[in-house]
Amino acid sequence: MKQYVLALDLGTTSLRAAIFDQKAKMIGIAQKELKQTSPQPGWVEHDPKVMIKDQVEMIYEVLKKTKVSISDVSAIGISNQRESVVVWEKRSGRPIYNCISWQDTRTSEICKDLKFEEEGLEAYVKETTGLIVDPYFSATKLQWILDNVSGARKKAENGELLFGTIDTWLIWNLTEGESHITDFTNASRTMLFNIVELKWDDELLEKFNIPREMLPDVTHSGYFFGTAKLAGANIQITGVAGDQQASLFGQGCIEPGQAKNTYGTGCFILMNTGEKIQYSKNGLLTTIALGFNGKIDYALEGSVFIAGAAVQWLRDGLKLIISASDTEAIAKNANPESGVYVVPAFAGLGAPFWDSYARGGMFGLTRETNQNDIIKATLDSMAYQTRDVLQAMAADSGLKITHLMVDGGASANNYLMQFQADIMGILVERPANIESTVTGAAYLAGITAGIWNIDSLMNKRTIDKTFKPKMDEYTRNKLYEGWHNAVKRCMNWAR
Ligand SMILES: Nc1ncnc2c1ncn2[C@@H]1O[C@H](COP(=O)(O)OP(=O)(O)O)[C@@H](O)[C@H]1O
Ligand SMILES: O=P(O)(O)OC[C@H](O)CO
Repeated sequence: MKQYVLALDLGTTSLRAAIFDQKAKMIGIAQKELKQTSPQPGWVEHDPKVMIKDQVEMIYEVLKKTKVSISDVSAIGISNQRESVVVWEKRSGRPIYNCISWQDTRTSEICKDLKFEEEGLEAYVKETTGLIVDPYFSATKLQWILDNVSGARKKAENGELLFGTIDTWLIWNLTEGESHITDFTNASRTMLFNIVELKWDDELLEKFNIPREMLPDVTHSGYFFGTAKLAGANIQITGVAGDQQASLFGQGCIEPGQAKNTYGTGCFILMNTGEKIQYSKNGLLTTIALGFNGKIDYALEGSVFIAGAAVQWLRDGLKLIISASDTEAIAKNANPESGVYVVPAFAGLGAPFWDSYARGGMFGLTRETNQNDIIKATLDSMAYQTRDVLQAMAADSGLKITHLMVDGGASANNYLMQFQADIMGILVERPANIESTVTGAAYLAGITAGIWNIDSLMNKRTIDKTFKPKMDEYTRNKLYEGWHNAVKRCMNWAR
């Protein structure tokens, strides 16, 4: 019997299924865009049933593409967009509300009031969860559903409802309701999980008024999560991690000080800090990097909410481009001295500013400004936001970051990667396989299922291209100063 591993990534913009062969080589991938809706400004939702239907469709598509039979798949690994919330009925499996996305800011006021009214809450949240009080995380989204969907709270208290982040929702569906479970990395993004004691935090459950009965079990990222039932086959799910932690692992960042940036819908920069919990003084999050092989590794994280999503806005909103990849040639040919800045604070600003009332803006426009300048400035904004986070990371960790590993859809953009190296003054390394998220999920599942061992996998990483900084220091600093002037003007806009 052949031993293939199926890895799933239920992301924000798109979902994927990939097959890895016995040598841990990805032999095929199927991908589909995931629809989002915005019923009101600042609200972002997905249809949870469509998420499952499309994910399963991609599983069958990749099996067909690679001509792998489902009975030859030995293990499944799952990675997923984090923080997003689904609540469903235990008996029927019917979601009682749409999936509220991590990008959704409807609970900004709840967070603002909590910070104001509950003295010591922010410090307590930081100490126990490593997070800051922000609508980004699951807690207030779950609270909102319980308070706004008719009859929800009562049903939850009666044990009739289940809560899950997207991994949990997917596992529950794949196992036909047998497993209600999550892993440490996903739990660490809910603002309800104590990352020191590794358990749901009773005090926070009380503060956010969340019934304990609706929460999933929590375990290591390499574990037996349940048996998926697909086309008559029973396949064990043996690896689960939030997408950013999966890509940290897939990039081989298993030693303290190693950092990666994933340029997807947002940018997520994570640095492994080993078994030591390091709290940030500079607006970063402390999170669980991985629970694996019996130990917990922690990470510092800078979450940037809008990155590749701004390129989608150029395509779908402004209709300036036909495809995301068009931006590379356009930016290369645009005027490097246009002085135009785009701050894509469409969903507020994440790390290191944490301002859910910030909104986007364009600055430095003149009569000469053309659409190419706007396209270039949109790409540049991803690099500036990454520098903001890396600077905070260096200050927090005391480590000098000399190079950054990159992955995710927008890391394919050579203009962006060169500008990234230039604006930070460090090396940017892009691996040959930029599908680090599914790779990380596959590695977790394959190692746990006993198909591969960690040492041989970590040696497999090959670099496609290293981008070296070419910009002089004066230009770098001048451009970066302009970025900060622009950011300042966007902050607190929607309050
Ligand atoms: N060549 C490119 N240049 C710039 N942005 C790109 C490019 N290719 C894809 N993107 C952007 O990257 C994002 C898709 O990356 P992906 O890693 O699939 O995201 P996610 O995991 O968040 O669904 C989209 O927002 C898209 O606009
Ligand atoms: O779907 P992605 O890849 O943009 O990742 C979303 C993050 O997990 C949100 O924290």
